[in-house]
Amino acid sequence: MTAFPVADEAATRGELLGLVRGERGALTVVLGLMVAATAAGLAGPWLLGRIIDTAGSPGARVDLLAAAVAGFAVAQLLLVRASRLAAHRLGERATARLREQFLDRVLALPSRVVERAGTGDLVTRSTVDVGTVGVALRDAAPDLVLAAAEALLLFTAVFVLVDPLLGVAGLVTLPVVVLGIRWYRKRGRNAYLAHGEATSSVAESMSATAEGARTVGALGLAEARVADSDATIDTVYHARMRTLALRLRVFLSVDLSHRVAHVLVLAAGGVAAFHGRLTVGEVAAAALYAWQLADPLSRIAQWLEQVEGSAAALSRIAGVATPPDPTTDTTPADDRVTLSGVRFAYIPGKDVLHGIDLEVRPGERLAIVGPSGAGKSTVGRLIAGLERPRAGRVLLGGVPVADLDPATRNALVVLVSQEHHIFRGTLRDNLAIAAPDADDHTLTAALTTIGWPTTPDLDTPLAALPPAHAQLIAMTRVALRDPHTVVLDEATSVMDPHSARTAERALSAVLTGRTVIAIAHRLHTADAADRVAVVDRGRIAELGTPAELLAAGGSYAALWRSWHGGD
Ligand SMILES: Nc1ncnc2c1ncn2[C@@H]1O[C@H](COP(=O)(O)OP(=O)(O)OP(=O)(O)O)[C@@H](O)[C@H]1O
Repeated sequence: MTAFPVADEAATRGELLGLVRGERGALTVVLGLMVAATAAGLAGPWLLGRIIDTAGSPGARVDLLAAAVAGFAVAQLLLVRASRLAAHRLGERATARLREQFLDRVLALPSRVVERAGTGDLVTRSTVDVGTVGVALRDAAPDLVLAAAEALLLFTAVFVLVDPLLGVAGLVTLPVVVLGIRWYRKRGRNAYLAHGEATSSVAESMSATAEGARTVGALGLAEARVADSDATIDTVYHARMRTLALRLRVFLSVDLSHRVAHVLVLAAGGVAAFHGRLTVGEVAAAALYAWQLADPLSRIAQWLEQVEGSAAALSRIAGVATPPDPTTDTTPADDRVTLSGVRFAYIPGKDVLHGIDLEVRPGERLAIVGPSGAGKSTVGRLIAGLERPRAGRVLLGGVPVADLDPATRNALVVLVSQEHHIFRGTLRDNLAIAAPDADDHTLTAALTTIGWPTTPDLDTPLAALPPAHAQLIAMTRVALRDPHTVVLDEATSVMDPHSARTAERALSAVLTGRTVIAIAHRLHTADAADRVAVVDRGRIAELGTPAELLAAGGSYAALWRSWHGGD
């Protein structure tokens, strides 16, 4: 199962209409050029028929007719090229808009949704699926319209320019084509959705292996990861085979129908010519039209796959949407953090917090300690407004923190974890994320305060940075954002001692004067706190100053003793 759902057919149609809306003028130009190109193409066979019938008669201007045939052929070529160019531009514009819309949609997702979804599915939808829809908009859709118009006009030409009887002969097999296409479309959606889901699983498996490379190496999981990837690749292979099998059948029905129709037109034309109802030239023109049908029909069959695949891709793109979290306009009254009766579950029915009550005073340093899996990080995420409690309230200055709109919330409370993402770009770009309006002077001053080891050069391009530098950038971002509360998910535990010291200094510079809620994995973080909360199995087991808790001789005292032995 991939992480995000797929939109139903009605929502997908709405998405498509949204993409082409506003392009009515360009669409009219494209369609006009296509119809003109097709009409120019139809004149050729009719004129050739005239040449055949009049070539022997005295005074016939075969040369003029031949010149007209050539003229129409050139005109058709130019019109086809012009219509394709216009259609490509239209398709590219729509694809660019789709990309932008998708990015906006991903950015609007609550971070908890993105985190839980994993990256593979989102990346596949934003690259493979958007690309598939792009090809359909740019190439398949215009050519499909062109091919359908050509096929329609070819039949009309046989009816109008040659003989209705031959037209009927050419249409005898049409129901087989229509039924074949309907059969294909009925099965296509599910087959292509399954293919898209399988492709996402491959990306999911690969990205999990890459992201967890250290764990894979440390625990010798290479074989298991390879087996996992093999399984997902196998699923893609079978899903692809299914779509190819469907396509093969629709190709067969279209090709066979066309061949049979062509033979029927020739046979009926032969009989009509034999009885003198039609001239040889008329039969030749009809046969040429019927022969010409092969091209649009095979293009329709070929593009059908693209259209079906991209309809499924568009459903997957439209599926990446979550109703936005409700927000409030109420401004927090003060900087107080209050949790009352907080219960929380990642998986419905499985609470990991069972009624947390806690009040953090402005400017206080609170350390949260406890065994692994007790719920410490979850408390931190709730305070930072990244999760909503299932029951109870998490308030910032009297307002539910998760209801604050993200920009307001991020200016008041920031969660600093061990993962600091450095984006491609310069040092300036990476800091501007936190303070888009800050000038160079402000950025440089913030870096200096934080203890940037050299004179900061904001134009330095950043790629992979050692953890200590990434940490300094993260701290500078916090300083620039200037929140009153920082939730610290033990930010220096993965570093070597020297880097950790640099990071510690940066941390203490940035934390001065703020409320700090530190999820502590080390003794001195807890020791230096004003108060310590011990979380155990989703409850606050102890709460007090470090000295009080030590004196009480409870679980903090036991933890302190074990830390003291090993810190
Ligand atoms: N995204 C998630 N989906 C499902 N369960 C989760 C998720 N994140 C955490 N949990 C579960 O919630 C419980 C509390 O996790 P949490 O990370 O808050 O504990 P912790 O005390 O911070 O642990 P640690 O010290 O190991 O980081 C654990 O049982 C954990 O397995």
